[in-house]
Amino acid sequence: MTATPTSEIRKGLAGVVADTSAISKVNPATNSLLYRGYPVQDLAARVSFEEVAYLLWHGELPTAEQLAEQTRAERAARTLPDDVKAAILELPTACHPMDVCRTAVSQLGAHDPQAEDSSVEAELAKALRLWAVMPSVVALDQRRRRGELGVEPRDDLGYSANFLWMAFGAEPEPAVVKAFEASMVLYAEHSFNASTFTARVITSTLADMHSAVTGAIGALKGPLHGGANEAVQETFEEIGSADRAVAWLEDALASKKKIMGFGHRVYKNGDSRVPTMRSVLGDMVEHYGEPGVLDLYDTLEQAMFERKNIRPNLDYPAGPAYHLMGFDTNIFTPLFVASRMTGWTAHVMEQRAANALIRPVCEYNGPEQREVPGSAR
Ligand SMILES: CC(=O)SCCNC(=O)CCNC(=O)[C@H](O)C(C)(C)COP(=O)(O)OP(=O)(O)OC[C@H]1O[C@@H](n2cnc3c(N)ncnc32)[C@H](O)[C@@H]1OP(=O)(O)O
Ligand SMILES: O=C([O-])CC(=O)C(=O)O
Repeated sequence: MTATPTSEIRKGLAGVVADTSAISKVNPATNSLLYRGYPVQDLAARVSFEEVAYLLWHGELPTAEQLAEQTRAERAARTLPDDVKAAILELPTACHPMDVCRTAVSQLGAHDPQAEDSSVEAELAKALRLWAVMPSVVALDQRRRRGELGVEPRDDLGYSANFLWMAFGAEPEPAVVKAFEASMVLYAEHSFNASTFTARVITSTLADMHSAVTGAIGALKGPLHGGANEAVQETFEEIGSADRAVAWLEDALASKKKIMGFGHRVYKNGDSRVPTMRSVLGDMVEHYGEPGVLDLYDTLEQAMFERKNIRPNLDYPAGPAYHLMGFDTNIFTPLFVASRMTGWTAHVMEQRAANALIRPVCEYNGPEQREVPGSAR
């Protein structure tokens, strides 16, 4: 028997204001996104991902000295400890690369001498180390799956150029670095999304930063969240070309399929980041001479809008852009991890600074109290 709820149930916590945050502002009314007050599209156009990381953690863009100090620390922390590297190489290649990220972060926590130190200085240092080392995890994983040897980081390259260098073992082209860098900026932070909220829930128990990030990676893996960028690429490969998009969509909608890369819990009239990432995809299409990708992109977007009035989210342009850059599809969500590491860790610090245990209540709808069968022992 199902009891009638006596209080309002907000399934999925939709529309629930759970706390305040000064890190980013998502405004669905204006389709805008601010990081610490700065429009994300302007940050993507004018500053580096390293500057955005600093901004998210400290609240202000860095001075030249502050950036130089952070850069020095980041470049010094890019290399994986030998046993974490060895553990990655031993994981089955049948597992998803997100499992590798999750396992690596958990293991890095066990190695971190400051793991249990939650002072502001230690938390900032751990955030920086986690962010700095993620390209080594993701690139090594892609390479081992391709049967290639790992590539050591280069400390003469910025974050994005080094990431591409480690992933592909070749000097990255400036146009590709620029596109990848923009994607890192756009993916960095998005308020109380499911993975960030997971990190805050874990932090609220006063657990350590690595535990919070490990949980966040698990939450990001699902196709309703970060996993959608991979699913978009799979959709594009299944459809094949623009002339097949409308028929494919009609079939998919008739069988009640969710179309990956479309829709959003907060934005109902378009994701603030899509125009910038669509332009980045356009640059990659031109760079690699693959106009068919954009034809398919635009045709599916238009058809989805006409049939469902639903617009794309950031994962829709990001998936095919990462494909054109040469990443394997199952590495796309780990790329999101590397970027969102900045936002997650900023939220961990914000949660800890004004903590309250996150513990909602539910309306019980199971059986009423009843007797346990059998006689007393
Ligand atoms: C970076 C990111 O994490 S962005 C999100 C990435 N995720 C995806 O792209 C997965 C595909 N999208 C979705 O599943 C959803 O739009 C979500 C999970 C992102 C948001 O979901 P919610 O806010 O819970 O909206 P909900 O799922 O209730 O959708 C409302 C209506 O729109 C429909 N709808 C929403 N998104 C889609 C979609 N992608 N394809 C088809 N229908 C959709 C739903 O079926 C529902 O229709 P109904 O009212 O007739 O039942
Ligand atoms: O905000 C959300 O629910 C999902 C999202 O777009 C993100 O995390 O970037």
